[in-house]
Amino acid sequence: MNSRSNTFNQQLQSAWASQGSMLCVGFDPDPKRLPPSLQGKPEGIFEFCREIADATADLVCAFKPQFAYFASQRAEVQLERLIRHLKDQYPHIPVILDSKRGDIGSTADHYAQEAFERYGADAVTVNPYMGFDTIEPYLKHAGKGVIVLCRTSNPGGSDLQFLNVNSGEPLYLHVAKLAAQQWNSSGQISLVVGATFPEEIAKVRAIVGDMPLLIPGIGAQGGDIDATIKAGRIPNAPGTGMIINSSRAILYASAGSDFAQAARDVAQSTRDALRSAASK
Ligand SMILES: O=c1ccn([C@@H]2O[C@H](COP(=O)(O)O)[C@@H](O)[C@H]2O)c(=O)[nH]1
Repeated sequence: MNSRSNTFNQQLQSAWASQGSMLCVGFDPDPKRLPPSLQGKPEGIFEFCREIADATADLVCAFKPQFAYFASQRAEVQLERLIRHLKDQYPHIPVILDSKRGDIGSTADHYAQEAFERYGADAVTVNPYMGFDTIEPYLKHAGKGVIVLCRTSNPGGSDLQFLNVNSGEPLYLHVAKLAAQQWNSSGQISLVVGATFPEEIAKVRAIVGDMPLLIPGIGAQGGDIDATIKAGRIPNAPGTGMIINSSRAILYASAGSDFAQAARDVAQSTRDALRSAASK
């Protein structure tokens, strides 16, 4: 990282302002759902994601490829190519690699190299379950974003994240405090909080101040946009503070040859709904 203006947080601040959007388009390319013209093609996954990226780039504050969808298809080289395309064509839009890594420090060193050096991502999602020494290797990559799972969007997240620790405080709030205080001396940390749990978004926001929140769960998972924005907003800074992801609802808006235009239409209406909620 050469200058502070290139940090993930700076990129995000610029993208919120210049794009006027808190929408993040997620790339979860399921081979069974690609349009017929791309199914079975050697670079079909890359072509699908590239067309959607090109159709939506003016509508987003971030892109988020989900690692498993590429790795399961032996398509890591297509992921590298996609991120290179995003960085070349849209250098002002940060790229979050969603790989939810978590392992002992010596291994985490390699996961960090994978995300930031091999793939060239600006930020990566990580699992805090194994503690701070497993997060530190990512923080050694100055300026890169480290996005820690806090209150995930899935129903089963409550199995552990709602367990009471520290005199009745739920685990996810304990994670929010660690992330905002002890762990964040370099300012690189953000949190994942699901749109499916707006009450919890509000509790996390109250703890973490203006820390960016990655919020998946609108669209296919049914999270409510108005409730999400109300819960996650930063007072006096509307239109900032949240990276609100939608993947399947945008990617698979049409199963036909018009998939990129259909993706754009859904991305635009989602961006507009986020904007309108933020202006209330
Ligand atoms: O708590 C979490 C953390 C990550 N995700 C990821 O976000 C997208 C959501 O996809 P949709 O199609 O918009 O539901 C996906 O890549 C998940 O792995 C999440 O959903 N919840």
